[in-house]
Amino acid sequence: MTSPRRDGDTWDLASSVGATATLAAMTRAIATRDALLADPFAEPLVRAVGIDLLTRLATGDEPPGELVGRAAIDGAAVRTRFYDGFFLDAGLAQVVILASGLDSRAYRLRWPAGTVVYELDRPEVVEFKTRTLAGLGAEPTAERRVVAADLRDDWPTSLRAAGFDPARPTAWSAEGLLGYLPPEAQDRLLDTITELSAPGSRVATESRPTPRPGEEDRTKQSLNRISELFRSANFDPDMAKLRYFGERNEAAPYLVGLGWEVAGRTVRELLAEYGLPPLEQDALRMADVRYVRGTLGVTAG
Ligand SMILES: C[S@@+](CC[C@H](N)C(=O)[O-])C[C@H]1O[C@@H](n2cnc3c(N)ncnc32)[C@H](O)[C@@H]1O
Repeated sequence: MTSPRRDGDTWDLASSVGATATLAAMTRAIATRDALLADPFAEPLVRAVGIDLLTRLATGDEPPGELVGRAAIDGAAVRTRFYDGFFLDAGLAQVVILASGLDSRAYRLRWPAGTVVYELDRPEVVEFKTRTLAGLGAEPTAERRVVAADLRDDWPTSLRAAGFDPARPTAWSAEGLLGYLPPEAQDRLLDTITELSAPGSRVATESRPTPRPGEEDRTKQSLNRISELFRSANFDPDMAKLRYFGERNEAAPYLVGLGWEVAGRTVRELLAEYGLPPLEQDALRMADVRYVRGTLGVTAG
């Protein structure tokens, strides 16, 4: 099979890269049931997407078993708590959540009064979430502005059109996104975030270590094994085909090169910090992923 990824490809929440947003929300629903998180919107959002297996996993009708290992559930808890903490600590009134997927932060965090949260993702994704959460009677906890755009296109124009002001400091997140962008698009994204950032801006993202020789093949094999398990339960995410592999810059040093002061913690460290056990089976080397926060100083940028 040839790669389903190509320039200009599109998706909804049940297909291609969009399904990874539904998978992420499904793990948050399980982590919420396990009291590791409190994301009350994860389960109803997954249910609304309508992929039977993911709905059953999100509601608990299907036990996570082998399909969703402990690493994925604890990993979701760590990741969500890291980004929640990032935004609350940043305390900035202008927030941009890039590739927001089924993230419900604009509806569940206690944002400071006057905060404007821009949520950017493909039109099919942001429109679905807006419609579904409105149908559930959910109210945003900040002023939420939706930006329906593709990060491979001229998204800054769409962001500005929604009211974004580059002269004000911004808290940016790119969560669970970078591997779904071609390497040069990742660099371009970080360049553009920097260009749009006033001094005092903050950014949070993941920084994967450069793979050791042969590691990408092992990652693909692991993703294929996970996809095979899902496939045998009638859902075919074909995860190895959705990511872009090959050489790419590590996000953290790249941000440093752009003038950001960056601090980070590995998943291994964050698990320990949150009192969660170390990852036992970690074929994807998730424990080595670093969640990083950057601050743009007054003289840089
Ligand atoms: C793994 S999901 C993560 C979603 C969300 N950040 C979370 O952590 O739950 C990847 C998200 O990236 C979005 N995405 C990937 N490539 C994109 C692009 N070129 N433009 C806009 N969104 C993109 C997908 O639509 C999807 O919502």
